[in-house]
Amino acid sequence: MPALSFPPFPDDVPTHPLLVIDYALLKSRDPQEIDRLWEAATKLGFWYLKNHEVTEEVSRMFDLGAEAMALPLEEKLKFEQGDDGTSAGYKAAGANAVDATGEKDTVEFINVSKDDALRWPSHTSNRRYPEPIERQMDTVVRPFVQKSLEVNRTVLSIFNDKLGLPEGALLNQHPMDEQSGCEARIIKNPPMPHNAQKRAIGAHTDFGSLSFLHNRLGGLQVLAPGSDDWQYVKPIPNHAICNIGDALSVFSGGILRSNMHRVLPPPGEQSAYERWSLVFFTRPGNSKVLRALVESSPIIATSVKSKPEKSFETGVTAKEWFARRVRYQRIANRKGPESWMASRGTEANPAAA
Ligand SMILES: O=C(O)CCC(=O)C(=O)O
Ligand SMILES: [Fe+2]
Repeated sequence: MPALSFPPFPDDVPTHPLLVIDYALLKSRDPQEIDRLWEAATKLGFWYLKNHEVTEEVSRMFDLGAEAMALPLEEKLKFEQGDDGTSAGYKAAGANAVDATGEKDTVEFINVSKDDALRWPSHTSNRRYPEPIERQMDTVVRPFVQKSLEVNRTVLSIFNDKLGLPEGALLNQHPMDEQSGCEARIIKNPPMPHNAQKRAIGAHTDFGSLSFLHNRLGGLQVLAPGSDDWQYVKPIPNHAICNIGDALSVFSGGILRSNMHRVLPPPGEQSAYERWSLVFFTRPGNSKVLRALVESSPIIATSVKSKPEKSFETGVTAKEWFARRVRYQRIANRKGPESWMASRGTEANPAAA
């Protein structure tokens, strides 16, 4: 089980404040809270979410993750995600690059597809998962997935209205009954007491629409707009960290910000501890084409016109976008720095897809 007590997050490292958004107020469509969410989502693209009501499910997922990760490496490798751009499954430490030189990442993670979690045992992908995950799919994974979906879909419907889209337009890009890259991810980084700068996950933007992240220890850093310096995001107990990914940035014509972030070992004395994190990623349906929804919203059309240097016509589906990004960050597929470039997202320019 991830350590229940550990040293506090240090107060002498560069830290970026995030707005704290109250999910209870979002649910009741409080106009002021919606304005604060909008500010967070358009300026930085990251915010804390409190009162999300998923705390118990998160804690059970951390326990399950610890049980699954404790299996021998040989066993976990039977469930490896592979090199073809599939995300579901196990990713060993060192399987992904963290930069263009091909330096290796240090995290291992297990991704569970939402479609498998919701339909298990008559799952959709024929993929198998490590035994503890399969055994607790109904009791632990599915409740976490369902509640996370509810939170992210509430946020999507609020963005829909703020973007001036017809009712249901954004949710229609994320149909519940279409297969998608939506997934839960449990991440473990080993203690790194002597290598505080060793990148656990390289700088990236998230591939999908919304990420719902749970951190116990520090290590997550953001590159705030207009800054050249990475700054930590301080974990706050029972507060999720939410962020916008590439797909939502493209759909919105760049109004919603998909911000660069990365993961280092936790700072200060926390570095002597294993770092565990948990994410639920909401991503569009596989067949949805990633492009700005200009015909449906004058607000989005105006934004696209104001950014002539950017292309919001990627020409690819969510499935293709996602597979490309997963595939080219794998060390096994690396030919040179061009492979890293091929794994990039909206920060590089969506037209590069
Ligand atoms: O572990 C974290 O804090 C962030 C993980 C992350 O950025 C990702 O998995 O995309
Ligand atoms: Fe991320």
